[in-house]
Amino acid sequence: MSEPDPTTAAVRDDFVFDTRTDLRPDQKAEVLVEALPWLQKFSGALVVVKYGGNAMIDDDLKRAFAEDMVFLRQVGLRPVVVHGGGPQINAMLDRLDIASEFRGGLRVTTPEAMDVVRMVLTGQVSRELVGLLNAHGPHAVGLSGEDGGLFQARRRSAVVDGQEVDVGLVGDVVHVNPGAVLDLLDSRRIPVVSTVAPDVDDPTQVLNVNADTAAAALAVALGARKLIVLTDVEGLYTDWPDRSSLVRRIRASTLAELLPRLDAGMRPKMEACWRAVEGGVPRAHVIDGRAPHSVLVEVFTSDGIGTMVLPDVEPADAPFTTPVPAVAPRPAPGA
Ligand SMILES: Nc1ncnc2c1ncn2[C@@H]1O[C@H](COP(=O)(O)OP(=O)(O)O)[C@@H](O)[C@H]1O
Ligand SMILES: CC(=O)N[C@@H](CCC(=O)OP(=O)(O)O)C(=O)O
Repeated sequence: MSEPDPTTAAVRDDFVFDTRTDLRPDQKAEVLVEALPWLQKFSGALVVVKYGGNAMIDDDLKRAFAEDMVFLRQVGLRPVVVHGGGPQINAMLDRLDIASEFRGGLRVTTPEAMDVVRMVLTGQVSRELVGLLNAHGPHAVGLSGEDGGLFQARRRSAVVDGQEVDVGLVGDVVHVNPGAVLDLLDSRRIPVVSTVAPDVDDPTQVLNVNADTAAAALAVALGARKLIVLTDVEGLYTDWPDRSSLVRRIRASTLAELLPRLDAGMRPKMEACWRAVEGGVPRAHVIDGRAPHSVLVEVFTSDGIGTMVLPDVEPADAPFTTPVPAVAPRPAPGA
């Protein structure tokens, strides 16, 4: 045995104590045991994860995200990743000196900008993500809405101050053919989806689709058990930026009432969660991608993390009722 690193380990007799975390062995065991009912409940579950925001810029968070996806797959879930890339598209448009603006949360997409969107999403962001996942084994395969006829989109406008505004080559997914994704899942791959899609009215044209809304459409079409949307904030605040208004759980009808009052950044995410739940996805979550391994915390702990959207009425045969925790819930800090 090599000499222990004095900064990370303390030696007593023949034991090596890991001092890198402040968890005692019994606390580590508690974390693992807490995961047991959730591992059982979600065995085989298809989970769509929308990856974007800050978690996609920081290298450590990127690696942690890749570990989470491989972890999910390894313990028998079927993760499908849908990625964004707004900041990366902005950077490339800047480099190429192409002007770009957002109207009502959507990028005004000229034909010139569309070429850049497609190139960055499919040729840069997807490649990097597939590479990070495949550092753990040959798991991930990238595809876009153009591959295998996955998505068809229709041009849409934005609404700004109650007025319809033309945003160019921007679409909403109107049809999903999930065969290509299901084939990959059947061969135990992790599909990584970029959200450019052919125009249903002119299939030679591709459209730029907001990744949150595309993830919701895909989650519905796949009959996913969960949609998880990563972002750069703790969750939904009903009264942004009042930090005391963070919502842990919200029913679909309550969210529908709130949607028109939300700011442009949060609205597509919450609308995506609402659409997913209305479309039969039992749970949709907005979670903080700045917290390392937030997906694992969401899926495998009793308290979860972020904001959870639930249907107004649970189906009678709901496979997602809360399992009896294997350990008693931990008391709140300070309780
Ligand atoms: N009601 C709200 N709850 C939470 N965040 C909000 C709210 N309204 C506006 N925001 C802002 O929206 C941002 C998330 O949107 P955006 O930056 O588009 O995310 P992403 O880059 O993850 O796609 C948050 O960082 C926050 O600043
Ligand atoms: C129409 C529209 O706005 N499309 C987005 C697509 C990428 C995306 O949604 O990325 P994030 O999830 O990182 O925001 C864009 O061009 O930025």
